[in-house]
Amino acid sequence: MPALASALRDPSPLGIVRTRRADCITLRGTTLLLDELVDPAFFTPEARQRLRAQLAGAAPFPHLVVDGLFNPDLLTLVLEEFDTHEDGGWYDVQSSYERTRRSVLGATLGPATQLYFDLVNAGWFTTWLSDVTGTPYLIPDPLRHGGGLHESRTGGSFAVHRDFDRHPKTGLKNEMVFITYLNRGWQPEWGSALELWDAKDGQCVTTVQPEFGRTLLMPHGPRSFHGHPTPLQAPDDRPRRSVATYFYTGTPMPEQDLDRSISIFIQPRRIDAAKAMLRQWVPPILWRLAKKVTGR
Ligand SMILES: O=C(O)CCC(=O)C(=O)O
Ligand SMILES: [Fe+2]
Repeated sequence: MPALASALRDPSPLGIVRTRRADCITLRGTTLLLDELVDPAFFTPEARQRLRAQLAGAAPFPHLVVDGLFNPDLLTLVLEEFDTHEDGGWYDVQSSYERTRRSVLGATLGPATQLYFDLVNAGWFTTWLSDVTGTPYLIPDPLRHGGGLHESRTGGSFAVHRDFDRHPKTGLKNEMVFITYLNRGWQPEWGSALELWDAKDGQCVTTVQPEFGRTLLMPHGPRSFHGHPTPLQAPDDRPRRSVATYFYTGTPMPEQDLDRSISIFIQPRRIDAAKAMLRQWVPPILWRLAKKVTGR
C-alpha cells in the first residue's frame, strides 16, 4: 500500500498521517502502520471525483458503498472489542420498530475502536467526506449520538425509517451517517441486509449486505429511508455488528455578524477601539459599504 500522506491532497494534513513510513501502533500484538490505516487509493483527487459521481448517481437516493477503505487488521481488532466492551456500556433497544443493541452515548471504547473513530473524525477525513458528498465543513460528534457499536442478535431487526434531522443536544443538522460493517463471511440468506427504500413506491430498491470491511456513507435527506426489517436468522454466535457515526453542519454566520467571529484583545490599538465604537453607531448598510470602499 503506498504511503497515505503522498496521496492526500494536502501534503502535510494532520498529526496522525504526518509520520515517517515506519511509525506504527501495536495493539494486542498486532502492529499497524499509521499511514496504512486507510487505503490511500480512495483519497486521490481522481478518486474523490469518481466517488462523488458514484454517490450522487446512486438509487433510490444518494449513497456510497465501498469495500476495503480501512485496514482489515484494524477492523479485526475493532470487532474483537465488541466482546470486551465495558459492563454497562450497552443499551438494548426493544420496541415494535427495533430490536438492536448499541453502545451508550460517550461509552469508553477499546483502543482499536477509539482509533477507528479518531480516524473518521480527523479533519483530513471529514474534508474527504465533504469532497465526496459536496457538504462543506462537517462537524463530527465525539460522543456518537445514534452511533458507536451496533449489534443485532438472532431475531433482531430495524424497521424502515429515516434518521433524525437534528442532534438532540446541540441542535446541529444531521448531514450523513457513516457505517462500517464487521461481519466476515456474511450469508445473504441470514436476512437483515440493509434495505434502501423508495418511500413513494413503498419498495426496497437495493440492499447492502453487511460484509466485513464494507463501508456505507449515506447522506441524510427527505428520501433516505432504510432499515433491516427482516429478522436476523444468523446462528446465535454470529451477531450482526457494525460501527457507526453521524456528521453534522451548523448555521453559517450571517455576513453582517462576521465581526463576532474574531477575538477581542484586552488592549486594542487605538484605531481598533475607535472602529469598535463607531461600529455601534453606524447603520450596518453604511458600515458594509465603508468596508467595501476601504477594503478593511
Ligand atoms: O445497521 C445498519 O445497517 C443501519 C443502522 C441504522 O439505520 C441506524 O442506526 O439508524
Ligand atoms: Fe438509520
